[in-house]
Amino acid sequence: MGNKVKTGVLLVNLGTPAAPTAKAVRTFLAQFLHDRRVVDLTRWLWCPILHGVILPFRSPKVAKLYQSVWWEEGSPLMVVSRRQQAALSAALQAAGIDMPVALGMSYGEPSIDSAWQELKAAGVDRVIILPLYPQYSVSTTASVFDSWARLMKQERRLPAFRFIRDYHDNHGYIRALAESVRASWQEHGQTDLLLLSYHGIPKRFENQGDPYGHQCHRTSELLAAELGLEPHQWRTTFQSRFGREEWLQPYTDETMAKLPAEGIKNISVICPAFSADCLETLEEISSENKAYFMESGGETYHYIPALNDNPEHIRMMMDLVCREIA
Ligand SMILES: C=CC1=C(C)c2cc3[nH]c(cc4nc(cc5[nH]c(cc1n2)c(C)c5CCC(=O)O)C(CCC(=O)O)=C4C)c(C)c3C=C
Ligand SMILES: [Fe+2]
Ligand SMILES: [Fe+2]
Repeated sequence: MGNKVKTGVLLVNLGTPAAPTAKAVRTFLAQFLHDRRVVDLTRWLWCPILHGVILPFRSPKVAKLYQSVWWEEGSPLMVVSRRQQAALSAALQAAGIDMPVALGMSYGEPSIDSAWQELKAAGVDRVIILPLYPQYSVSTTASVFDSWARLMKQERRLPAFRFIRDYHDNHGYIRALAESVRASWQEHGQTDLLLLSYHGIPKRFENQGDPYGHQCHRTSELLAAELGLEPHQWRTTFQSRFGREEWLQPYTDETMAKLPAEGIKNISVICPAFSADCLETLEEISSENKAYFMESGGETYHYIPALNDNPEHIRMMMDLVCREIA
């Protein structure tokens, strides 16, 4: 028997504050918003705005929003990510595959560094990096790659590695989304419209070559086809604008306020770019945007949860990982 290379999985997501307090949110935002992949303005211009305005004023405001969605066990994004890690690890084990699974976050704890140290301590010499962003964006996926490359600069012996860039059109992903939609319709009845709301990015990023928007539209088309929807039964929008420049359009909040006047009063909303529920789904979509819709004359509004640790989602992760070692 030859020496068998030990493979490990590095699951990555964005990260979240350690506590729903202004101080912890400030620490998180400071790290996040200093990333040049996220905000690419020249530092002469950006640092005074960030330190003088955004961190002091946004942190206490956003901390209140985090308080409104915080769970007993912690920040939803962290709790769900830990569950995903445990479920993927158990699924691999049940299939007789010896592959440790570590969790690293781009910002805050556990860091990507700590996740790599865990894998290294387990004897891993080949890493499959799975950023849990179905659609590639420079602001998310490329930033994960930067962190990995920075880490590898400190290593003399590099592990072999595979980087899963995106899975926006993966059939297991589309099927898992379709299952969630069907489950919601079964519980509440089918609505006039399925709104697919994705986290936005600045339009400028797309002009500079970021394929994110195109991948979002592709995911929507595939999901609509899987569900057999007619064009008037679904729509794609973009949420979570930040700053003053134009972001990908149409905007979710503006669409919500307009739909009832078009005669669309019953909607289901799904957020396919979020692999785990978080502030942007539980507060912005389930609460803030629901209010825009209802105040404008909407009647029923159902948020369809993220794929989180659904067995279908975990199976999809397992397929993505196993494809890399086949
Ligand atoms: C500053 C610009 C931002 C870009 C570009 C951006 C892209 C982007 N983000 C996600 C996923 C998530 N974002 C989340 C929170 C969040 N995002 C921004 C800003 C940008 N995001 C901020 C400032 C925040 C923090 C909250 C706030 O201050 O409003 C989260 C939730 C984290 C949580 O703790 O729950 C996720 C997830 C994607 C997928 C994306 C581009 C494709
Ligand atoms: Fe700074
Ligand atoms: Fe974001």
